[in-house]
Amino acid sequence: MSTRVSIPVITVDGPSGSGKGTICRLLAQRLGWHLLDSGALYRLTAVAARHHGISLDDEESLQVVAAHLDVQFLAGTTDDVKIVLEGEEVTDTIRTEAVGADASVVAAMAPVRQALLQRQRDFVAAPGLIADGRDMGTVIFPEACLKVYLDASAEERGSRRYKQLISKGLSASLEDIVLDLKARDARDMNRSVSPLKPAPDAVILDTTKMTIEEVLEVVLDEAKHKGLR
Ligand SMILES: Nc1ncnc2c1ncn2[C@@H]1O[C@H](COP(=O)(O)OP(=O)(O)OP(=O)(O)O)[C@@H](O)[C@H]1O
Ligand SMILES: Nc1ccn([C@H]2C[C@H](O)[C@@H](COP(=O)(O)O)O2)c(=O)n1
Repeated sequence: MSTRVSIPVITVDGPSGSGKGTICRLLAQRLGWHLLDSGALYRLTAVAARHHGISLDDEESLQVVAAHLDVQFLAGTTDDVKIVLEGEEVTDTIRTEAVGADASVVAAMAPVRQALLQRQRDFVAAPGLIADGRDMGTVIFPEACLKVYLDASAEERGSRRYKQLISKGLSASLEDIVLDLKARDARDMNRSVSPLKPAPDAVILDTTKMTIEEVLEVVLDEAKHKGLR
């Protein structure tokens, strides 16, 4: 494995809406580390496939799309990364619920995951990496210094997503969101390759009744115990 072991990695895995992205961005800001949003790579693969008229059951073509993703993450702050796919800005496009559902389908394919594996490991850079995903602690960075698994009830995650969409001026049905989250959980947890699950050495946090600040403090404390800050 070609992970650069001397550079520290903190992995944050968990189901959709558990707060991974939020906590990872805050951690990256507080520690001054780099950030890998691995879900974006699966979302980009799904969007690129749609652009090229490739069906989401065509594993062979999807593997080629994933292996040759022409993507740039144009960094501003960790809160303000512009994503450009094949020359077109897709920062907002890839965040829709429809693209999330497509991403969950392509992410279940072993050849797609294999095609994205080294690209994810290449994000490791000094002084450290915060890696957000589903298999960061189990498959991509098994030697990470700290592994966190965030969880929350489907109802709480649905309510968070609902508020997020409403705040963006989008219409949404809470009931549909919870149903969609449960379907996505089932796909992500029951697939045969790299299923979503906590690494055996992960710190598991049920954030259902925790604020973002409380979650961040617990994770920063864990990092402190590991001598990472
Ligand atoms: N502990 C929390 N309490 C309340 N709201 C939260 C908490 N954590 C995150 N949120 C909010 O929930 C929404 C979803 O969070 P976020 O996008 O970080 O989840 P995620 O796990 O990265 O989801 P996905 O995997 O689908 O990208 C955001 O609006 C965020 O502000
Ligand atoms: N390491 C990862 C990251 C993401 N996925 C899948 C799971 C989701 O259904 C989809 C989109 O992820 P999100 O942006 O919502 O975090 O991609 C995965 O299988 N492995």
